[in-house]
Amino acid sequence: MRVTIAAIGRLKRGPERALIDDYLDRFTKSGRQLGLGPASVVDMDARKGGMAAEAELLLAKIPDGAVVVALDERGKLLTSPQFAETLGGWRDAGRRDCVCLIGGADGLDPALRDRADLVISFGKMVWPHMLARVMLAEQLYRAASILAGSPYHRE
Ligand SMILES: C[S@@+](CC[C@H](N)C(=O)[O-])C[C@H]1O[C@@H](n2cnc3c(N)ncnc32)[C@H](O)[C@@H]1O
Repeated sequence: MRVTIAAIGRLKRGPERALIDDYLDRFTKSGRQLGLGPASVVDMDARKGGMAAEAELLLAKIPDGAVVVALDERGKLLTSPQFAETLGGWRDAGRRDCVCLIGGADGLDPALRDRADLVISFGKMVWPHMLARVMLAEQLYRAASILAGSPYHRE
């Protein structure tokens, strides 16, 4: 199952991007034997029209039949093993694509949250989009490690 992080806001070269690239690379490598990956990021410029205009850009990145995960502080709090199990379940159900949506300064349009198969929260605090991306990339790698039974994740 391919995983795409679709995010509003361009991320220039820097420490956050280096971390994201590293975690997604690790996810892609560990995911190979698990039927997960590759993982990639598509980012796009914020739109003057705000959330609704940005929703159009994000919707265009969702292939037919893809699982949609929205990141939002009002979403569901999952443990890392629960996230891993959820990804594994979609893979086992034969889903070919998973697209994870990260909003811009105004957040994600409510229509996208409604469209999502799962809305995930990284806590009630609001994080800047670049940190939300880093956390998601790390959790994807952690999920692959959990599914592979590797010792990266310890409880
Ligand atoms: C700067 S935040 C959006 C701002 C916020 N919704 C608001 O209205 O002020 C940018 C994006 O990062 C992600 N994000 C930020 N905090 C998050 C959290 N606690 N859990 C999950 N995603 C988060 C969401 O995708 C959000 O749309």
